[in-house]
Amino acid sequence: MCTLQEVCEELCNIIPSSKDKFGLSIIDKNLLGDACFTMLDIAVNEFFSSNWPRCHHLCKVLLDITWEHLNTGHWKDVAISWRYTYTFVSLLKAASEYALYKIGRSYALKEAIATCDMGLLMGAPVLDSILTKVVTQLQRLSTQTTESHSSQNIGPDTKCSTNIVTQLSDVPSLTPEYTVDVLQCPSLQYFMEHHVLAAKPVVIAGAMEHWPAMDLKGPRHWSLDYIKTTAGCRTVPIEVGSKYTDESWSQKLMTVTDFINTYIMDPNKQAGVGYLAQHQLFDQIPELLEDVSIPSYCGLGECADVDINAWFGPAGTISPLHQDPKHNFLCQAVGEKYLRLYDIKYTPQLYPHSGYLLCNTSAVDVESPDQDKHPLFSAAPYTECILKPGQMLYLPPKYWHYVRSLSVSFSVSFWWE
Ligand SMILES: O=C(O)CCC(=O)C(=O)O
Ligand SMILES: [Fe+2]
Repeated sequence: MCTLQEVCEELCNIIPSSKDKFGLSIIDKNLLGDACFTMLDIAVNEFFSSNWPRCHHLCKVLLDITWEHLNTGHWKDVAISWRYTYTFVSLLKAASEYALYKIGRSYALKEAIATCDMGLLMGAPVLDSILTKVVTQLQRLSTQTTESHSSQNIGPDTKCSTNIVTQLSDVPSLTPEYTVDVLQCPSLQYFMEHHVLAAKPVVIAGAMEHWPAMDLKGPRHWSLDYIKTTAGCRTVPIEVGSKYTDESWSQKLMTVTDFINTYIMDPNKQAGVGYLAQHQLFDQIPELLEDVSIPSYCGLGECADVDINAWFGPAGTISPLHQDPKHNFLCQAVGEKYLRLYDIKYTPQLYPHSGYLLCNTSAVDVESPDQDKHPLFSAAPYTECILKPGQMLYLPPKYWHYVRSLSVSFSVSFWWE
């Protein structure tokens, strides 16, 4: 029988070489229970004995059991040991799929990649973020395989044809007195005094020109081809429905390529509006981090912790009026978005939902308010803007914002404290 080293040479530098280096001790055995922990222990033994079909089978059973625990009660109350378990089992399953793929016994690379992504989405990092390393390597191997098999390599000249079409639709007319100021690369000190300390939003232009994602002629420009090549086979969460406060709103997991084909390219919008919203895509695919740059204004140059989220979708995505706890730079890389902003002092006129989960979201339909239900809303003063590619909007903590995309759009938000 082949050993892991022989079959999975490409993963050997990443995956521990023996069971004792596997680090299962971070899992609380009592919490998992004897039966479950023993099954996990056997799966690891089978893996290191190169019995991949058996390991794979046990992993499927274990993932089902763990899934139940991850989906019971509130996410924040799920014990971390269940999330560690989900990660370990996803790692074993993905590596077994890769081994079985290598010896020609079913499974494709894309299945191993999808297994890793599920682990990344639902689990908690173990062994120095091993799943991110494994999936990055699998994706590299997958790209090499596709490139060597494909007669239609994506070269620079085929790229233009799939630059993202950003035709605008339903563009609102702005009232000049209400529009947010636009500044061309202000100094840090000016930004600090007039916007951070004054808690006043501002649009900054000219500060994203060095982003590889924005460089039309560069190899990392965010065309659809580029996004498909870099992220196409990766599984991401998609919000389906016009806005998250609607009854019919749901979330599903799909690959970036399926998302683009179904929700970005289909002009008839038969599938409704799909939105890759508030997703930590740059943690999942660190390669994409090279395409963007943390604004130097974040943390006023001394960047502390920054949460980076991707917002990628067609025209017509709506983020209802809401507030977030941190400072934010919403950076527009592709397409345009309409934003309506309300100062925190007008909160009583914005009708926040009652209840813990939605208390930071207004019940008002901003562009078509119901005068009877929300009579105070229309008198609430606001500012607004259309954010264009290359512009970033600064939002102070808790500043209310409503966002509607006017075209296919890709924004990156940077939340900082
Ligand atoms: O772009 C959007 O749809 C919403 C962005 C947002 O709410 C944020 O960055 O906090
Ligand atoms: Fe927000």
